Amino acid sequence: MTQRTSTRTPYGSAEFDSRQFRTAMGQFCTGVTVITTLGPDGGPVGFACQSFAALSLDPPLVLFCPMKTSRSWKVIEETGKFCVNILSNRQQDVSAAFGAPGDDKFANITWDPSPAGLPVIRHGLTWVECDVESVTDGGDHHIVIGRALTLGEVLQDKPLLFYRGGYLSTEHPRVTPAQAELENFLTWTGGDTWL
Ligand SMILES: Cc1cc2nc3c(=O)[nH]c(=O)nc-3n(C[C@H](O)[C@H](O)[C@H](O)COP(=O)(O)OP(=O)(O)OC[C@H]3O[C@@H](n4cnc5c(N)ncnc54)[C@H](O)[C@@H]3O)c2cc1C
Ligand SMILES: NC(=O)c1ccc[n+]([C@@H]2O[C@H](COP(=O)([O-])OP(=O)(O)OC[C@H]3O[C@@H](n4cnc5c(N)ncnc54)[C@H](O)[C@@H]3O)[C@@H](O)[C@H]2O)c1
Repeated sequence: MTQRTSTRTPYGSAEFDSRQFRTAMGQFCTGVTVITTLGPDGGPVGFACQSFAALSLDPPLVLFCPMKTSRSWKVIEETGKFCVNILSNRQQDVSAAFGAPGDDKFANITWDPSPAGLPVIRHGLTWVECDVESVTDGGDHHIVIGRALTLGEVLQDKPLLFYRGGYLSTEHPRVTPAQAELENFLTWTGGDTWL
């Protein structure tokens, strides 16, 4: 049986420290994105971001939370546009490159422009191009809400996962023969030969 531990460490008490908070938050497994934009000087910028979520379907909204000290955020704020690149499990190196301060995070990155010219990093699972809709205070972060404008194609690959401060991969859910048959039926483009 797994042993449970219970600690009461209210914020402000001597026992509460950021390491404890990170350890607790690290139990929540997320995907990894890289949020990019193109600066007014034409240079691409971006940062690794796990605080991303789909927010609303109608209208189609997403959110992400950059640190207030983020230099990438300053550029996104200026341009009012960003692109969310959802990483595949082949892109740990991409996450590492964009997850640490650096002056040229795009040095070894291949990308193509989205319809609005924003960086779409190659081999991601998909991407979403957005306009900044609103910005709310979130402690030492901003909570940025964006309106989705254009969606990229979806690549059939596994996601990159971030869990307990490290990377994980997962298998695709197994497709049962019955599900495969249903999928074939629903996507059949031939004539109605069975009638
Ligand atoms: C898997 C993963 C998920 C992450 N999720 C998030 C997230 O959800 N939100 C988030 O905000 N961050 C997140 N990060 C961290 C973020 O990607 C990094 O902090 C990244 O460097 C931010 O890039 P930036 O361009 O936004 O900011 P940067 O300009 O790189 O600045 C980041 C910090 O470094 C300082 N800094 C900048 N340049 C230097 C320098 N030359 N010397 C010393 N310090 C410097 C800045 O003042 C700032 O405090 C994540 C990282 C990883 C690996
Ligand atoms: N939201 C964020 O700003 C965020 C999220 C993840 C990682 N990071 C940064 O990326 C680097 C690598 O992280 P790690 O491997 O040491 O993992 P870690 O053990 O620091 O992170 C574990 C968990 O704590 C939370 N967290 C960490 N830093 C945070 C921050 N500044 N603000 C809010 N939540 C935070 C996240 O939920 C993360 O999954 C660190 O510098 C970390 O600060 C930042």
